[in-house]
Amino acid sequence: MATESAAADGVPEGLSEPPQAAREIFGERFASAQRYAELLASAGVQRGLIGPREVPRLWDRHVLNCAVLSELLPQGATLCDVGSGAGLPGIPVALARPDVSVTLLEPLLRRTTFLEEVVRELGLTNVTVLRGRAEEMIGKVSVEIVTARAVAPLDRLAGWGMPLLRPYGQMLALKGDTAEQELADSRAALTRLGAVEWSVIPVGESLLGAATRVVQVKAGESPGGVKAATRRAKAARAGRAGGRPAEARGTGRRRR
Ligand SMILES: C[S@@+](CC[C@H](N)C(=O)[O-])C[C@H]1O[C@@H](n2cnc3c(N)ncnc32)[C@H](O)[C@@H]1O
Repeated sequence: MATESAAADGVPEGLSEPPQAAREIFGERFASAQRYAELLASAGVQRGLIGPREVPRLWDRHVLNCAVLSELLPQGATLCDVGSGAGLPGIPVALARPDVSVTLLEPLLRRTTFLEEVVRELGLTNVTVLRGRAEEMIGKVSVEIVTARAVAPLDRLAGWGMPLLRPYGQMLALKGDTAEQELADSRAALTRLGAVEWSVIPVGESLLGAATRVVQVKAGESPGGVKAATRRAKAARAGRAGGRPAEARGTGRRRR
């Protein structure tokens, strides 16, 4: 529970004290994680990126619940967080794992503006913010790990995320109680998209008391399937012909 003195010290009203697990997960970057929670609870709420009712449970349900994903990441991995919103799970993962290079992919300007401010304020040198939709990034983003939380049902998410993977990469989707059912419903789509193995992995139980349920989808040699491979090859040819990177191109009309 937030105390009056904490509020007077500049901690946003309603934001709880960080649990002990936060110190263990974030180590040297604990103070940055604390600042991120404060930014979510203040500017994040004011700008409509986080619901006010989420503030008392920001640590458990959002920041730490996302950070424990880092248990599954190989050393020095490249990662794209699709539909990052206010930076979840990408920013907690980047704070917990400075060795991992994180791209926060998000189409809405209001959200990328917030993300850029957070990255600047926290000095996150391992994070890049990229504005756009996942489907526009085939051949432009190529990573070992794609993460996502609360973006789309698994079959649609796989259609967006798998084509961004390198061969033998993996998609990690935070899915909660629907994990098994979504996997069962998505088998055909996953196979078509070049997945060779999938499972539900509980993470973080020893630190948080309750496990975060992660759907892990491993890609084979051609993630995203034949269509994605063709689009990757086209994008590579366009790149060689002097095409500009996605960030530099006009993006047409968008919701803000
Ligand atoms: C419900 S929010 C979840 C945000 C964040 N992942 C979280 O867990 O708090 C879904 C996000 O996905 C983004 N999104 C929707 N369609 C997308 C697409 N095709 N490619 C990338 N992001 C997308 C939205 O702009 C939005 O920020």
